[in-house]
Amino acid sequence: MSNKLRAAIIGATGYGGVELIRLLLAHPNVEISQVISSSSAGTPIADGYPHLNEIMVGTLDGIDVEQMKQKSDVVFLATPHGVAAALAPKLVDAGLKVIDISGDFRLKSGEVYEKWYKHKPADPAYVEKAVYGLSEVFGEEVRGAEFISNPGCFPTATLLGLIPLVNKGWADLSSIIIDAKTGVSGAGRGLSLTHHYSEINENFLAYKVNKHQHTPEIEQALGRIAGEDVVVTFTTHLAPMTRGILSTIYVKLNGTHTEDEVIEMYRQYYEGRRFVRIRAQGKWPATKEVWGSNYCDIGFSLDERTGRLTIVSVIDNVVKGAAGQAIQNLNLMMGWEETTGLAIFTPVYP
Ligand SMILES: NC(=O)C1=CN([C@@H]2O[C@H](COP(=O)(O)OP(=O)(O)OC[C@H]3O[C@@H](n4cnc5c(N)ncnc54)[C@H](OP(=O)(O)O)[C@@H]3O)[C@@H](O)[C@H]2O)C=CC1
Ligand SMILES: CC(=O)N[C@@H](CCC(=O)OP(=O)(O)O)C(=O)O
Repeated sequence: MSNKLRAAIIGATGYGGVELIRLLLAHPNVEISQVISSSSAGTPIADGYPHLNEIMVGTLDGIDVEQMKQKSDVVFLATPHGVAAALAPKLVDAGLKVIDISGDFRLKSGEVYEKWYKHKPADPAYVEKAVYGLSEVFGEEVRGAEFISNPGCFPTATLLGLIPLVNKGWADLSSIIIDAKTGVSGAGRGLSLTHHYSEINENFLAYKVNKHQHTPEIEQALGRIAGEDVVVTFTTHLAPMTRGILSTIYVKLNGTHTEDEVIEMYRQYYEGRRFVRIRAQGKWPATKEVWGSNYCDIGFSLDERTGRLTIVSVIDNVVKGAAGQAIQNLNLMMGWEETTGLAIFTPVYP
């Protein structure tokens, strides 16, 4: 019998789920024990994803907590908002390790969750239990945790780009503007008019302006670091590409600091954290430079005329923004090296 950790994926037929399959197939300590679907139980996963033919010969199971308890040790939830709120507590109570990549357990206030997500919030006792898995920042809490709430894709890129500055007290907290762009896969595999080829090809648009559900998540994490309430202006844009997030952050500095000092401070903050790469002066990261990998690359420019720092942070939304970060969290939960099974994914170029 294999002594690998047995992983189940609920929502395996979606983009987050199928990316978990791709990455977990390369993980030396994990075997995929179940791929689970609420709508296609009994059919092979490769029916919907022919690229998995002869690579992943799995048949989809239905959602059955007792069965998961028998067949799996850890469950990834890659389901639409609202599903994990009801399901994750049952999995936690069954003694399973749980990693939720939806937004259901990220916000500590049920009222704030309901306002931004328009869903009924999860039981507060379980929201309290869920550890926010931004591991480069809150890694000590992630180590050994049993229940992880994986950060959102935009918050991952944005927070990794901002937190060292806020932590150091160098950011004027009243001045933060975040201008973020995403590829279409961020919206999942479901069909919609906005994501229809002829609507998004040769197009570029802002959406959910001042209404994006990731706004309170960014504010909550920055508030924890700053020790005071922080509000931000956050605008999301849809770009005609499949994968990638590029978050451009504008912030005024407190005090006088040079660009070199900023870069050195970020390098120290992320020292030893393999997946965050700080660019040298004048070197801007692009989404293609992290495509298919778990890296977050960050570049800077300080405008001495305005006293404003521009930070550009890029990730692959499906990897570092979802499945890759979830596996990084699993590694820390299990006491493994955080790069296990992930470092082999060099960005795909061109
Ligand atoms: N795509 C991305 O870049 C990112 C996504 N996320 C989050 O991850 C989650 C999944 O996103 P994504 O994979 O893109 O979405 P998809 O729409 O591609 O997939 C979601 C899957 O959930 C399953 N599902 C739908 N309804 C239910 C239900 N009632 N109960 C159980 N399962 C259900 C569906 O599979 P089936 O019908 O087979 O059950 C579907 O394939 C979302 O919460 C999303 O916000 C987070 C970060 C980044
Ligand atoms: C293109 C697109 O629509 N992207 C989604 C990204 C949200 C997402 O992926 O979900 P989480 O909230 O779980 O991170 C959006 O902007 O709502």
